[in-house]
Amino acid sequence: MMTDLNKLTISDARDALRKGDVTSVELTEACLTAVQGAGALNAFVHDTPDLARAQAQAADARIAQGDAPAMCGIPLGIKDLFCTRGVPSQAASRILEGFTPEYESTVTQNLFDAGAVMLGKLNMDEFAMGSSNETSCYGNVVNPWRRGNDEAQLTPGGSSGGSASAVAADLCLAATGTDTGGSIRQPAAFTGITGIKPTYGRCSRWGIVAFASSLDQAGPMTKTVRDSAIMLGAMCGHDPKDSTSADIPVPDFEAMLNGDIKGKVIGIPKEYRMDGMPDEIEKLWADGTAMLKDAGAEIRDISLPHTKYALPAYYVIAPAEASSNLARYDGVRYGHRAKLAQGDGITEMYEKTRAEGFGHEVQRRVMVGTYVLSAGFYDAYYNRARKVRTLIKRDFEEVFAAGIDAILTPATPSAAFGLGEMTDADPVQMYLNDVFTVTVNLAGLPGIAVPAGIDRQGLPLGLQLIGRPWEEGDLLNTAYALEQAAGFVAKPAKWW
Ligand SMILES: NC(=O)C[C@H](N)C(=O)O
Repeated sequence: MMTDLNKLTISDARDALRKGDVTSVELTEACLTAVQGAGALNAFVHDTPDLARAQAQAADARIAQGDAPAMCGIPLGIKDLFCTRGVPSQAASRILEGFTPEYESTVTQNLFDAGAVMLGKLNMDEFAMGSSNETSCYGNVVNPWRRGNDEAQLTPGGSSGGSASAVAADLCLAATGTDTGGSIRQPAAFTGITGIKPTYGRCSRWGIVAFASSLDQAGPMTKTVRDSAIMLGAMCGHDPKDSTSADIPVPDFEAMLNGDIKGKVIGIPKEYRMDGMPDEIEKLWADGTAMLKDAGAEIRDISLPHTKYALPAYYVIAPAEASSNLARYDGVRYGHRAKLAQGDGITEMYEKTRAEGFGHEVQRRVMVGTYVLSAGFYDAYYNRARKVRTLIKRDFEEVFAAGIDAILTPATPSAAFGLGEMTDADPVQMYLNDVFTVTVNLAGLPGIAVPAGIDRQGLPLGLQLIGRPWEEGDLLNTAYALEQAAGFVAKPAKWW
């Protein structure tokens, strides 16, 4: 009899399901028990055990008939940003209190069509705005990792902090995430798991609560690179309901994993060597470079000259788009509406509802976004940021045209930090977490975070690989080679 079923990877669970060594109902029960026991992580905000059991039974019936796609019977957590039919979907915001969608996001529908099982909805930063999962209306998520024997709790990163924590603590086999400026890759790096943001347009955004529409992308958060390949294949594909979804064939990503990267050219961008970069991050990057070289890749120093403008450009463009997308939350159409005083009119209703419904970080972004889009400042900020975005995209196009196959960088400037450590500081300190990840969103490229080392205090550290557009298969294979070489096997202490 197999034990610790919640600890399985997708690929091992799939093989065991197909062989009849385990059932989806058994896998699902093991995960539900883990979810129940690890409430202190605050990773799940809405459990769906009845739905999970029904989906698991249906998956077992499908497998018995020999119709078993790779995701069939696999228990997942779903980030609260995905609209799920009949299941509360609040984007971790008070303003969406009581919102239960009548429809299913395309990504979750694709997963369910492939037989996946949903255990529940996962915590996140409010509207995906944050890098520590501390802006959620449900409260912060706890990272299952600790610094040595230190009792202090750490953040799992954000915005997909619930997804990262749940996968790292083995509450589910994998989870969905979304990434606007690093929200899959940064929490993956902070929790020792793998997360890929695919090329913009690879996954449909339909039914995912919009933050910054020109940057948002969904992707898998998994225990291994192989699992990311399997799950991404099931999530993506053309969707006529999203005009930015690409009509490009989806290859069998898993079949492309052979670990052979001989002759591949890996670029090391000098602009990512930031002032004051911790020596442990420097070392991780150098070690990762050596691993790829030993695996047969050619290493080349490259320049991406506009990198230093990426973070400011992102923190103009993302709030601008957010201020427009979030205008729909007015107290009339969705969720929360403030109690009104005698004599209040519609303006007071909007103002009070939005003041109560949005948390501070969301309010800050709406204000910044409204400002940079206002008539007098549009050219100085928004238009200039858009031009910078084009230059950043061109930097990448030039290095890829010069023969670079993938780019290696650290995923984050540090290991996971303590809860509360950055929330009291200047918000820019928090934004600096995204310094290595936002370029990828601005350029619409695929990027993957792979756990590759441990710092002195025993915390996981991740490396990022950036690939050519639509070549996720190649990127995953390079990540696979890095994963094999790094041999990261550490796990956090048991949480349930
Ligand atoms: N959504 C993301 O990708 C997270 C990013 N840190 C932000 O706050 O915008």
